[in-house]
Amino acid sequence: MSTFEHEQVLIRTGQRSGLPIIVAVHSSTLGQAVGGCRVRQYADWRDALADALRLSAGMTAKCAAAGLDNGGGKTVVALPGGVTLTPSLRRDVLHDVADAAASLDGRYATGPDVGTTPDDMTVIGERTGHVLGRPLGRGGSGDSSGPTATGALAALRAVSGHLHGTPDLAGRRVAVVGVGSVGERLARMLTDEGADLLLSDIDPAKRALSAELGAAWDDPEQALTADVDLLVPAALGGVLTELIVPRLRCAAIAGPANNQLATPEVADLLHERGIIWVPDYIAGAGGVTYAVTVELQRGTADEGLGRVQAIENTVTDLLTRARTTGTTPAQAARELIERRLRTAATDPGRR
Ligand SMILES: NC(=O)c1ccc[n+]([C@@H]2O[C@H](COP(=O)([O-])OP(=O)(O)OC[C@H]3O[C@@H](n4cnc5c(N)ncnc54)[C@H](O)[C@@H]3O)[C@@H](O)[C@H]2O)c1
Repeated sequence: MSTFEHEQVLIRTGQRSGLPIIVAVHSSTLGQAVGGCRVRQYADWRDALADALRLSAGMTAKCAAAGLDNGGGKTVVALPGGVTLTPSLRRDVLHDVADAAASLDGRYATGPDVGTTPDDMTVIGERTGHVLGRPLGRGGSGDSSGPTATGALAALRAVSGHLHGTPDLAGRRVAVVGVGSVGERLARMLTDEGADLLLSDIDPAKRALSAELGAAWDDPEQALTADVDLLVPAALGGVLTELIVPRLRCAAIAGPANNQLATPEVADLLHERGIIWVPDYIAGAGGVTYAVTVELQRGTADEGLGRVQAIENTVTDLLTRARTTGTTPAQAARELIERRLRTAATDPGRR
């Protein structure tokens, strides 16, 4: 039997919406658990529960590795097939989520995720203060994709420093796969840095961006296996599979897409091929780092940005540790996370 490692899981039928509302608090060892609210269709509510368990554990890792004094949580609302969210049902769902978060007495704060927006967080904020990611001017820090892109750029600079002795990205060949909210911002930043860019997306309309930035364009399959210095997954998860690893021609991979590895073993396969993989929960931590610093810790925008840029130091330390101990960056990250959690559990004053 596998071990139940979550602190608390709340499952209830929403009083207004009648829909399954699931809030998983994986860990509050480092502080208040944070993690977004996902609203999407599931074939079975138990699949939504599995998602909440997995994603909340991922948030614990993300916060711990980013040096935040926060734990991991997640809300998932399981929409049955055929149910569409009318504006009034959406409002009911959001108020049900707010009440579920409020019932945890500050142990957990929610935020935007797949299927929810910063405006939805304003609606949740009508019933609880335990919410992050409201729009600017409405008590929140606004769209997280800018800070997420800044954090991913910091990770790429660290990789460049590790490989070439300088974080300067001018002239480095970089493939960005997925140019949505985060990928587009990152592509613009990389252009400003003077990188030699290849862009890709399943949406052909995004090709206009490559023309605007003077970047090359290819379909996602080709871009993933392009001969580049840095590969940046910025679309969906699961792109790094056992089948694709032998075909990769990049020196390193670092990007914001969540859950890039199809299986954990892919990290070892990449290591065997000499390809550096920066764990996604570190390269993609800019958004949560900024929101927590500005909204929960009441820091200034500059302080938030400074902490996001510090992802460069985190990745540099991680790659150095991995190199000196002969392990993978993923293993080095796991050890860093376990050390932080152990220290906080035994000596809460030394988080
Ligand atoms: N938005 C944030 O602040 C944030 C924070 C942390 C992590 N992330 C992660 O970063 C990734 C991108 O987030 P986003 O907010 O930019 O999403 P988005 O939906 O705005 O953009 C995703 C882009 O990827 C494209 N795409 C989808 N499937 C593709 C495929 N197979 N190949 C190539 N392109 C494909 C889409 O057409 C779209 O342009 C996601 O994995 C997300 O979970 C986002």
